[in-house]
Amino acid sequence: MSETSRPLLGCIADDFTGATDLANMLVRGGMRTVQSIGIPSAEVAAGLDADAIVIALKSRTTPAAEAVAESLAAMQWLRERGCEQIFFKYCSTFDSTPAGNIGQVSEALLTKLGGDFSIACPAFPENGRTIFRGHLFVQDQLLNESGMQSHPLTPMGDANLLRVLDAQTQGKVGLLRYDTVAKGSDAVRARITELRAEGVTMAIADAVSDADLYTLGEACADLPLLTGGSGLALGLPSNFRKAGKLRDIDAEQRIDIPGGDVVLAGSASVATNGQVIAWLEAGRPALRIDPLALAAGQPVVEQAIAFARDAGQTVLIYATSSPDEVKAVQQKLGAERAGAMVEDALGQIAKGLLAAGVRRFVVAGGETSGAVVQALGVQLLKIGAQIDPGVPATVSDGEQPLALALKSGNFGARDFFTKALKQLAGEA
Ligand SMILES: Nc1ncnc2c1ncn2[C@@H]1O[C@H](COP(=O)(O)OP(=O)(O)O)[C@@H](O)[C@H]1O
Ligand SMILES: O=C(O)[C@@H](O)C(=O)COP(=O)(O)O
Repeated sequence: MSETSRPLLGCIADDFTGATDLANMLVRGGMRTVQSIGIPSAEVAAGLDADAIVIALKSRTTPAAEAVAESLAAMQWLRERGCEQIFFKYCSTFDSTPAGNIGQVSEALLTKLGGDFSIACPAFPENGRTIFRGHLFVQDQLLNESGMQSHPLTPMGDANLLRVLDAQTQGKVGLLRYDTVAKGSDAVRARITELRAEGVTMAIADAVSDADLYTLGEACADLPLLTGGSGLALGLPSNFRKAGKLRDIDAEQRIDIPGGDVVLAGSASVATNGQVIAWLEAGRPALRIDPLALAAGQPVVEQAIAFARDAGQTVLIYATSSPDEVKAVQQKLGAERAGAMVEDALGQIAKGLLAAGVRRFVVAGGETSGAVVQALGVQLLKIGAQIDPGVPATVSDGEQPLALALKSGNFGARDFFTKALKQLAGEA
């Protein structure tokens, strides 16, 4: 337990899978961490006792002004609660559009905190995301050749993060280069002083290894705001530990929830496509949601609920499709409308299955997870053991706990669904 009942680190995540990814990292570092769906209600807040609080927003693709307002409100709540440092978590593939929201939200948080400098570092080497000379790689490919150029909502057409961030910010964007990071935290601190003197307010930080992320975490211990992927959080628990504010305890929740289970996939990302194919190849029951049938008003939700209820075994319900199929649907319905309809349908299916006794949900996709968790009425998640890098098992708080695995579209091995189902049932 920390010496004080006040949380140390306050985090704002721009989507729900991103929030569990960050919470997972902090728990692995020994911080007792909870994830709240939106700003905690007074009732939820009263029972909170954690070293880190992650507020999950669904703001990645909302208009920038809305994302800024929601993020500022979340930060105010975290600051009132006593958090010493604020972490803005976005995607390790820097998911955003030229219209935002990473830059706008970062600048607004920084201004409100009275800060004049922060870093932006989405690197997550354990999942193949590295940054070199300001360019983001996914495994061996530049971001814009990694499959992310075809994302349904936030297609990433440029791997140069300085350029991407510059389009979303008013202040000056700089680079904290790999060779400085390699020299250690004193060199990084010295470079930050120089960057500040040059008028830079946000610097893209190179990181090609976990060691770089530990260096950055240590060097940025005194910055009021950090922004990045979950990898940047690697070094933060040890900052608090060194300051005598954190004691080593087992921060992980045990998860073993009885009841039915289901897999819901609304991600069209490369990894999820592979996981759906693996499920189908194993001959396991699955039903595909057709966005055009939804748009035509067909009873898709009811059919899916009946299919899952009558199958007598765990089913996968998915909208996951190839980039070409997604494009064809988007041309007919519009990207936003198609996305919202699929998300809403999967949320309604989750709600229907909850009523039918399902208590364990494996969900693929960040926006999809947002829709499902909101439809299930979940308010607070406790974090269990990691299933695959970036994805922990979680359990919801409340009278009727649910076990959830909220998977980022591009995370997880091919057998993720099977592995996650086992872990949520307490069998792994
Ligand atoms: N077949 C499809 N056609 C059009 N949009 C789709 C299709 N399948 C999923 N989508 C939408 O694509 C978006 C995927 O986003 P998300 O759930 O965040 O996945 P990821 O984690 O891979 O980014 C969602 O809005 C989802 O509703
Ligand atoms: O940082 C990451 O890659 C993830 O934590 C994340 O944000 C996932 O976003 P989605 O791919 O939209 O699920």
